[in-house]
Amino acid sequence: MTLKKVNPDLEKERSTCTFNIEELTNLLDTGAHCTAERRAVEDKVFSVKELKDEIPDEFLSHKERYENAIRKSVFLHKVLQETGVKRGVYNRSDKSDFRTTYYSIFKDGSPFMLQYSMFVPTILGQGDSEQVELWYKRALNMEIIGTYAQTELGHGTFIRGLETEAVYDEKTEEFILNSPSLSSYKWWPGGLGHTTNYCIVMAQLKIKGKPYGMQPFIVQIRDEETHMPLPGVKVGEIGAKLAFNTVNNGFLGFEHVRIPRRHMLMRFSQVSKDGKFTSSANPKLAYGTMVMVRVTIVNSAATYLSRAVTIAIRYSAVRHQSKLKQNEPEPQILDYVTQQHKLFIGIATSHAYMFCSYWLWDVYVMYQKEQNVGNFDRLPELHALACCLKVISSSDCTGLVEKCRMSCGGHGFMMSSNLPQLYGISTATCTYEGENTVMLLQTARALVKAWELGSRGRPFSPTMSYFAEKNVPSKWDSSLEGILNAFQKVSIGKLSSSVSSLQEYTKSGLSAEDAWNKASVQLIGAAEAWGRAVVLSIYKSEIERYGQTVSPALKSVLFDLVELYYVHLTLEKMGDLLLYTQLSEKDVVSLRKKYEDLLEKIRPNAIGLVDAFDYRDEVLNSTLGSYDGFAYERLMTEAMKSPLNAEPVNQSFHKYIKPLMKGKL
Ligand SMILES: CCCCCCCCCCCCCCCCCCCCCC(=O)SCCNC(=O)CCNC(=O)[C@H](O)C(C)(C)COP(=O)(O)OP(=O)(O)OC[C@H]1O[C@@H](n2cnc3c(N)ncnc32)[C@H](O)[C@@H]1OP(=O)(O)O
Ligand SMILES: Cc1cc2nc3c(=O)[nH]c(=O)nc-3n(C[C@H](O)[C@H](O)[C@H](O)COP(=O)(O)OP(=O)(O)OC[C@H]3O[C@@H](n4cnc5c(N)ncnc54)[C@H](O)[C@@H]3O)c2cc1C
Repeated sequence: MTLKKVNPDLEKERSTCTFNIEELTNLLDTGAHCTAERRAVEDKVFSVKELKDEIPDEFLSHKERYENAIRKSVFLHKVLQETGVKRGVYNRSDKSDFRTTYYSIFKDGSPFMLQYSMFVPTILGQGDSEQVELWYKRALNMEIIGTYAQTELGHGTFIRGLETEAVYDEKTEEFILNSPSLSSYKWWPGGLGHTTNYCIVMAQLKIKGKPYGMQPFIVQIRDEETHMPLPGVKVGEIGAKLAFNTVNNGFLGFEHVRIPRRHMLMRFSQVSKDGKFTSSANPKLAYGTMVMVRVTIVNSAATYLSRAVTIAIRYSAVRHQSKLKQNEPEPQILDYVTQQHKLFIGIATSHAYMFCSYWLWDVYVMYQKEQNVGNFDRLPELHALACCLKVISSSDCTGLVEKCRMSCGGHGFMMSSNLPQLYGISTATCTYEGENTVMLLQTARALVKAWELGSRGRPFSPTMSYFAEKNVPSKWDSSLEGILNAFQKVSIGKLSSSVSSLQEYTKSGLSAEDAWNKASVQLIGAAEAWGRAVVLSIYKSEIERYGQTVSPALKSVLFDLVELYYVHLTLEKMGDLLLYTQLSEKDVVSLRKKYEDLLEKIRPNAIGLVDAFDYRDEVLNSTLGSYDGFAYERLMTEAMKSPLNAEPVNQSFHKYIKPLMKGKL
């Protein structure tokens, strides 16, 4: 099929763009040099023919898909090594790293995923210098392939309830790892099934019968030559899932497996040869890798959404359906304001979380430096921020990815649109690395504590400083500052009301735990409200900061999106605002008008805005979202790849249908 250069609809859309697309791309990449680096990596990766799929993954069997994913992981590793891309370590400029290319090579994830995202970071974060020296290089060179094995069949959320034991035997200076029950089997770790030969095992340390809490151990599970499971190791894959089907998530059990003493990662806590335990300065430091991954999820969530919204908006510009005006041709579906309402918030939300993710990473790095010199004062705030932003970014972005999928009508249901797969990998972020409700309750715990300490005169940490403000009623103000202030009032109102309920429940005789459980719906509301106030504040302040350096045309578009985000959230959360602020019906009417005006204002820039995410066709992997806009041609080309289309009549006709038709079954 020969394709014309670009669909005229998209050509027209691109001509209406009011800003410099490359300038926005550079901003989103955190610098022109990052854009250049990212493109260089993409050029290299997409020129490797071994990384291309001849048959779409969805037409392969489970086993074939795994084998294909392993083959590609190995080639990708080689290419990335040649390009010098850093893996396992994140920093702000690594935003432009290979994660976008990664998800185009593996629509459903790689079995090596946990090697880079958790195994290596745990060695770096939890190992002492000697252990880092020993394991880091081996892992980076893929001499050993590992994962992070924490979750068990019986417990994922409640880490203190994990059952896998590591009992110290001082005679041999070894730990004995044991899985005492079926529920103690590790369950879920990525790559564990048939890929990894080592793993970080989170297990309950016991010395002379005394428990010392959960600690990280590096454990060899397969022979480095034969890849056979080592004696006493029971390992396999957990089976098919909603997504992540090529990640090879596995199960793992131990029958009294011995490992050397120095295989406990000992940066924070140590066990001496004679079995003396030295505790870390803060026992929660053993949870450090999870905090890091939660921080990075904010960026991942924004990235999934930006890909989905690029596909949906491009498709909406080339799809024509129904009639707006009787005597005119069918309009682009993007001209329907309801379609703009579904999609433009996706662009703004993606910006909001992307800019917040850069800010959060800087906060993480800063607090990490403080912890390195023994200052843990800001750990509670970091933990609360990581939990809460992980939750609201993953839930908002996943909801909007699904909205993008549905906004494409029937074609959004096609695997070749890549929207179902994007939904699958996005919704996983709501569960892994701390289930979202549980993470909100952790946030609430920190907020309630801060509130109570604050009421006794202790200063609030920076992101909670507005708790100190008096909650006096003031006239509604629809400016950005006014809306931010209103959301802070909602946050204060919800938190103070939750604390009052907790106090009332305990006064009425409930234990602290029962009072907490009874008020927990309110508490997660208070946690979410704090997260909203943080995101609104950071998104606005980051754009104000960047606004000073970008061109006036780009600044104006960036602020259109900030306004859209603010007004959209105000209308969404109207109930809360009516309860805790002076918002009136008149204000709502004018905000609705403002929202409609903003959709109209953004409309000519819609394609420019998604083009600025700069996703190549190979990255989007979508029949609906390609740069040239030839969605129907691509849908047909992909349909022809179905193995069923290789022959005009399938054998099942002769075997079953024909006998049925002839009454000879
Ligand atoms: C080469 C080609 C290939 C290239 C490949 C390239 C690949 C790379 C590219 C791919 C791109 C994708 C990248 C991402 C991928 C990610 C994939 C990840 C997959 C998913 C991994 C996982 O899924 S892995 C398991 C995570 N599993 C959890 O997430 C359990 C949650 N469960 C808890 O986390 C605890 O169970 C829970 C609830 C806190 C209670 O813990 P608990 O009972 O011990 O504690 P309590 O509640 O009693 O709290 C007691 C006090 O501790 C405080 N506190 C608690 N935690 C704290 C903390 N962390 N830091 C500080 N303080 C903390 C708290 O605030 C209290 O403070 P206070 O006393 O002052 O109030
Ligand atoms: C795709 C994917 C990849 C994963 N990869 C890994 C990996 O590589 N390594 C690893 O170790 N793990 C991994 N996991 C496991 C993951 O971390 C856990 O599934 C997650 O932490 C949730 O724990 P759970 O499954 O025990 O859920 P549960 O805690 O059983 O949650 C079930 C329900 O109970 C509720 N609930 C539980 N506790 C509370 C509470 N205290 N208060 C109120 N409600 C509560 C939850 O809100 C939820 O509604 C992965 C999971 C997925 C889906």
